[in-house]
Amino acid sequence: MVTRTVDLRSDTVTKPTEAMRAAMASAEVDDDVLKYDPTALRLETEMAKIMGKEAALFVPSGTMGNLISVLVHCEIRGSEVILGDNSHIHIYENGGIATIGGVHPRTVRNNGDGTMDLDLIEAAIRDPRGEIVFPTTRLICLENSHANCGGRCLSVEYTDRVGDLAKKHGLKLHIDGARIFNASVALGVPVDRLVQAADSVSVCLSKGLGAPVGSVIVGSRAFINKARRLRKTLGGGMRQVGILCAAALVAIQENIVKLEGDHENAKFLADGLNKIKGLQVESHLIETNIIFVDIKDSTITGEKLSKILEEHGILVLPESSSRIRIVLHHQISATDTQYTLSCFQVIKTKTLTNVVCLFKLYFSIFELVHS
Ligand SMILES: Cc1ncc(COP(=O)(O)O)c(C=O)c1O
Ligand SMILES: C[C@@H](O)[C@H](N)C(=O)O
Repeated sequence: MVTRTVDLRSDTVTKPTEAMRAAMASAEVDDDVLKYDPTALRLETEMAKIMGKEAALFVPSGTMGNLISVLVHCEIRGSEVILGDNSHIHIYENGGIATIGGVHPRTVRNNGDGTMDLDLIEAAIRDPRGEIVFPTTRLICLENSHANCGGRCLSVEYTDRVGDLAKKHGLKLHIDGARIFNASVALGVPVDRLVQAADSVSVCLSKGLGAPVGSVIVGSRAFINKARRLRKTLGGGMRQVGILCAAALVAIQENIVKLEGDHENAKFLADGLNKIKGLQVESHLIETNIIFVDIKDSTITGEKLSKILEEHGILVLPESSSRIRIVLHHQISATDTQYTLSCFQVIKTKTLTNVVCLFKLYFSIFELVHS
């Protein structure tokens, strides 16, 4: 019987803390569509200040934050956005920019570190002389940190150079900043400096910051005014949203400082997993809270490994038949991380047939020692 759960599926799985629940219960609220919810206004003011932008807008999800941002920048029919072929916007958002927004995606290969080569970005920009046949490039999107590239961080120098390229061609720059605070902490660069070159950023409150719901878009006042209207069009205008924003304000106060610990836990776990025969982790490349574990042992698949781990309370997501993903967050302790590593070690040192009884033995000893 599992008495301990170590949930490493994602940093989206965190549960609101007692402080967040208390703040939600006592939140001052009003109608946010009418722009009267005081707690939403407080969060938006706070986030605009932190991110160094003129204004901010609370939205229900990161997907909607990216969708609204792209659609505002590309509001003219026939627009095209340049984005990474391994980016969240391109892969995990149901193609919303095209299916809902009519914006044409033009992908550029993501390098392993989450960047796109500047010369390839520039080559992807449509030549205005071909406007009779070409879509019109209006936007470049970056993702920082980059989820599918293992949480790698885009440097401020690289971001500034993409910003300069965008300006040179009269384009806008949007950053999918679902984990921008992870990048800021890992790089040691203040978050407002890291996104200085961007015209808009979508910041997830519900990832490493640990809020139960929501994201915030930041940008110019004119941009946010358009974003607010589009949010309503998409059904994202909510009424007493201060209940959610109150939790987000607690998350900002309490959890940014914990991100470094998440990264340390990720590094510890990655180093340990990489020492296990049959597993391969590029532990030297771990910068934030995401770990991809490649399985080199053909006797076990990603699905099988995640199933065995799940039977003992460790939740991970299989990425493919030979890869699993592990994501650290503030509700995973160093002890949880050590326990997780031990379980992997037990699985990999024994054949699968007798691992279950070993696990039970190990599990009860672990509980005894740690109770
Ligand atoms: C990099 C990135 N961008 C955007 C999103 C979308 O956020 P949400 O799940 O809140 O729609 C995610 C998902 O968690 C993400 O990992
Ligand atoms: C799966 C993906 O959409 C989500 N953003 C995550 O990282 O868990």
